[in-house]
Amino acid sequence: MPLMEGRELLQLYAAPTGPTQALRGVDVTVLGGRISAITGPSGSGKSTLLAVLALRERPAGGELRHRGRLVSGLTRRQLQVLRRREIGWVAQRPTHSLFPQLDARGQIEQMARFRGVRCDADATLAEVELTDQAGVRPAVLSGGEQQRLAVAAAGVGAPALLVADEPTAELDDDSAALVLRLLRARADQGSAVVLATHDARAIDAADTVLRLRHGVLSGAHDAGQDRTATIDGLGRIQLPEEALPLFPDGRVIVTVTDGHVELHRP
Ligand SMILES: Nc1ncnc2c1ncn2[C@@H]1O[C@H](COP(=O)(O)OP(=O)(O)OP(=O)(O)O)[C@@H](O)[C@H]1O
Repeated sequence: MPLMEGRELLQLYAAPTGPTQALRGVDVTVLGGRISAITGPSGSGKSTLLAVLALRERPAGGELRHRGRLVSGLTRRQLQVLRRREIGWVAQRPTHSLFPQLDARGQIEQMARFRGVRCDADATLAEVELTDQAGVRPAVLSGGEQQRLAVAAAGVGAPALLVADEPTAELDDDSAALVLRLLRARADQGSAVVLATHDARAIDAADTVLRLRHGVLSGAHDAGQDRTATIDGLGRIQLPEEALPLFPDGRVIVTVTDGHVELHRP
């Protein structure tokens, strides 16, 4: 069963010119053990979809299920418990998901208490190369260190859902690699990891890529699906679904030239 399943999700925000439709009927399925990247232009609804999936905002319409159970039937208290125990959240500005008064080790320990899990704070900090910063508060850390700490803290105990908004956008390659490695490690432990990102490094690291445009899902594919397809023992290949309308009568002219195969409508 999927961890989260959204059908026809709708989200509206008040704006001076009338309501903005940030999500306009999005279907999405989130599975444990996978990294899903949500991409799309600025304003396309990525952060909104993350907030809805992370149970931080109630959708204005549509159906959202958590482990098959309708989220709209949960009380505020039940939602709060779910968020604390099961959902890791990394805000677009990492300091927004850190406790300002706690040092780096304290962030990890506090998160472990929230989740009711045991966690080796020093080992967790070592995963993102913050061993030397264990006693330092967020305000004193660099932007890259804050981001690495926020991701490490959100991932404590491999929560069922780990959501991060642009977690690598401001990072150099070394820090981005540490963050992506930690996210992969949590996915391998069972977390469903969902990112909003423009960053090719994060998109490459994802198992599934969802593309949003104007609050609508304009495409989704599993990593590599657009690059490789299987040719079976009889030489048959399955075309991607979006190619099928090009050949409405189910017939195709195949030409092989210069190492390329081309398909044309008869
Ligand atoms: N709290 C809010 N109040 C009013 N409008 C909002 C609010 N949050 C988002 N919006 C609007 O909803 C739309 C989608 O915004 P969202 O932040 O989800 O997009 P995004 O794809 O994450 O953009 P970016 O890449 O710039 O972060 C935009 O038109 C935005 O202006």
